[in-house]
Amino acid sequence: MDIKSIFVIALGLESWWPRKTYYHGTHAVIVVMDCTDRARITLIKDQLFRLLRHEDRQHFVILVFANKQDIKDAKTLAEITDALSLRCIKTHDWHIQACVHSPDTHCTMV
Ligand SMILES: Nc1nc2c(ncn2[C@@H]2O[C@H](COP(=O)(O)OP(=O)(O)OP(=O)(O)O)[C@@H](O)[C@H]2O)c(=O)[nH]1
Repeated sequence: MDIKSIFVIALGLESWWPRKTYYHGTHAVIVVMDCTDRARITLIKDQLFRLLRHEDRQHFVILVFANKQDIKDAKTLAEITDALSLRCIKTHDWHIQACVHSPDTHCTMV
């Protein structure tokens, strides 16, 4: 796949969504989850499903980075998969990847 455009979900970004030029032609959506932040999971799920419902965004793939997996009370991959209802997504390919960010390595897959 020739990926030309990636859309990253971050809290607060929804104010940009009405601007069609911002996401037009998006090929991949990356969701970066803070797995220790239980309060925001529902909000992120809502944002993701809002994107999925949008008629202009039919052909992107979804990559969820489950970050902060080194922290003891972080939600596991299975818990994040359930909390985001990823298995309900039948119209788009998706993948969830555990990772840890550190200033030295920037991002380590675990
Ligand atoms: N242990 C650990 N710390 C991390 C990881 N990723 C980020 N941090 C640290 O967590 C702190 C907050 O970083 P983030 O959660 O990315 O910051 P943020 O999303 O802008 O902050 P909030 O919006 O307030 O949650 C920083 O000190 C980061 O270095 C990780 O995978 N593991």
